[in-house]
Amino acid sequence: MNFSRLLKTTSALTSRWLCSGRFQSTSAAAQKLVDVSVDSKTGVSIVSLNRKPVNSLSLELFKEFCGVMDDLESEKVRGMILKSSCDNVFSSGLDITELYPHPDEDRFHAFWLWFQETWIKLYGSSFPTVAFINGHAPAGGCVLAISCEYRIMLPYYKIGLNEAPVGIVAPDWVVNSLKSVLASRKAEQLLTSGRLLDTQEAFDIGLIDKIVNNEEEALARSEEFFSTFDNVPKLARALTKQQVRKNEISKLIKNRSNDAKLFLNHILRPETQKIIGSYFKSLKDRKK
Ligand SMILES: CCCCC/C=C\C/C=C\CC/C=C/CC(=O)SCCNC(=O)CCNC(=O)[C@H](O)C(C)(C)COP(=O)(O)OP(=O)(O)OC[C@H]1O[C@@H](n2cnc3c(N)ncnc32)[C@H](O)[C@@H]1OP(=O)(O)O
Repeated sequence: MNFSRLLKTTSALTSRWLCSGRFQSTSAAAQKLVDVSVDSKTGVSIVSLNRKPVNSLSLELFKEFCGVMDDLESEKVRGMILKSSCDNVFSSGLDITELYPHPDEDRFHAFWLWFQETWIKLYGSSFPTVAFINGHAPAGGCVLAISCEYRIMLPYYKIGLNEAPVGIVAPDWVVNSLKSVLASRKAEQLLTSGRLLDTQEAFDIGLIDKIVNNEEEALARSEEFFSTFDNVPKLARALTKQQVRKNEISKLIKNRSNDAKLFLNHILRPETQKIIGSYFKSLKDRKK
C-alpha cells in the first residue's frame, strides 16, 4: 500500500471514534480554537492555536486542528507556520482536565485517538512545516513542535518533555519523533530527566533551529527555510519527506487502538491519578 493511502487508512474501530460526532460541544464548535491566515507576501499559511489562556490541548482543539490540516493538504499550500495566539505560551501540553480526575473512558479514548491523528497529520504532512515557538512549550506542546520540520523560538521560554517526573512514560511515537530531531543519547537524556530547557539550551543541543527576537524575524527565517524548496518539485519533496517518516507513522497506524488502551489503563491507575492530581494542584497553588 502506498503511503498516502496508508495515511488515509485506519482501523474500523478507530474510524468509528474519529468519525462520530460525539464530544462536539456547541460552545466549542462556536469558538474558534485554531485560526488560519495567509501571509500575503509569501503565500504561506499561518496556523495559530487559540485556546486561551495557555493552549492546553483538548479533544475539541485536536479535532479542529485536524480539520485545518485537511484543508491545507487539499489547498496544496506552500508551507505552514504553527504558532500560538496566547501570551507567553506556545502550548501547555495536553489539557490535564482530560486526564484528571478519573476521565470518562469513552471520552479519553476519543481524546487519545485525536491526539494520535494530530501527530499523524502534522508529522506526515506533505507541505513544509515550521513551528514558531512563541512561548513555553512543555510536554504535548513540545510534541507539536518536534512534529514540524523546522523550529524557531523566542528567547527566555522553556521547552521539553517533562512527563517522566510526573510518573508518565512517553509513547514510542513521541520518543521516535524526538529521535528524529536529536541524536538518541540527547533524546534519552532529555526524556529521562524530564528537564525543560530554556531557548538557548534548546538551541545548543539542536532541539530548535533558530532563535529570533520577534515575529517579524520569525517570518523572515521561516521564509528562508521554505525557499530552500523553491526549486524542488512539490511531489518529490513530499514523497521524500514521507519516505523518511513513514516507518514511525505506519507503526502507529497499525497500533492505534492498542496505544489508546494502554494509555487509558495507565491514566486510570489510582497511583497515576494521584500523581497527576498533586501535579495539577501544585500548578494551581503556584499562584496563591
Ligand atoms: C501531568 C500528567 C501527564 C499525563 C500524560 C500522559 C501521557 C503522555 C505521554 C507522552 C505524550 C506527550 C504528552 C504529554 C503530556 C502532557 O502534555 S500533560 C501536560 C503537561 N503540561 C505541563 O506540565 C505544563 C503545565 N503548565 C505550566 O507549566 C504553566 O501553566 C505554563 C505553561 C508555563 C504557563 O504559565 P503561566 O504562568 O503563564 O500560566 P498559569 O500556570 O497561571 O496557567 C493558567 C491556567 O491554566 C492552567 N493550566 C496550565 N497548564 C495546563 C494544562 N496543561 N492543562 C490544564 N490546565 C492548565 C493553570 O492551572 C491555570 O489555571 P487557573 O489557576 O485556574 O487559572
